[in-house]
Amino acid sequence: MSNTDFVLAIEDLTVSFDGFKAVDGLNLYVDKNELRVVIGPNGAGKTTVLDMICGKTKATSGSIKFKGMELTKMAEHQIVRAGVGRKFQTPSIYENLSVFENLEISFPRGRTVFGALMFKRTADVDQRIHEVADMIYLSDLLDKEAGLLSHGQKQWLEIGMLLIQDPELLMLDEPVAGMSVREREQTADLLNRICQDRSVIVIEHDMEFVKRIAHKVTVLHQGKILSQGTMEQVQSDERVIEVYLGH
Ligand SMILES: Nc1ncnc2c1ncn2[C@@H]1O[C@H](COP(=O)(O)OP(=O)(O)OP(=O)(O)O)[C@@H](O)[C@H]1O
Repeated sequence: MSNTDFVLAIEDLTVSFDGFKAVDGLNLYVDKNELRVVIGPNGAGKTTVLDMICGKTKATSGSIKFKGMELTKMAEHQIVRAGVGRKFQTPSIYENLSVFENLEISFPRGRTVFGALMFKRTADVDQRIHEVADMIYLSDLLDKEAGLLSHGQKQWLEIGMLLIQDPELLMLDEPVAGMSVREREQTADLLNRICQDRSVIVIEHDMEFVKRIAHKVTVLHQGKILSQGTMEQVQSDERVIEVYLGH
């Protein structure tokens, strides 16, 4: 199989910070419609890998191919336009705008000059906003000011703001941190639906949640892959228990 058969093919990826290799010769391949979870102890390099995929951190060496495009040579905004969406841990929603307006402003056409509030609302934009709001459990709250949503609902709204851009690869850093048990279950259902038509990479520490969503789990340790496979496989891997799960 050539590496263009994967949505994402990372090969021999390394980044050094003052000589310290936070990611060290990483190879990682993600399939179409795959939901991959990356786990590992603090400082393993998980966030740094996502930072390199979205262009926030430049690789020292190696390759990141997304649908055959070399991302290491592209700027952050070009990577977004190519179809890679990234959600950070803290929600970056517009608190003073309604749920509807937050989704509208994220629609690709309005992305440039803050123009989403000005451009004529077309039926297809409207329909897409309603579809996404339905997916993220906010269809009854479209008129609510985003700042008044619960913590979990804010996280879902931010996922919705990414979905409205229709990325082929969506990356989420600890999406259920601070959520209630019920919100975690709903987020698992949401991610299982999201990956039906795109690939998803999730960094997560909550193993109950990982079990519910992961197609495959990659365990990072000191910038390298320690283990990889199904949740059952990595859970029973002695090395993983020693450095991570046993703690
Ligand atoms: N810009 C940077 N400059 C220097 N060191 C950095 C930089 N970014 C990350 N590091 C270091 O690289 C290592 C990996 O960090 P990273 O945040 O990727 O780990 P992580 O696996 O996401 O951990 P956590 O679970 O705590 O979020 C850490 O030792 C961190 O201090």
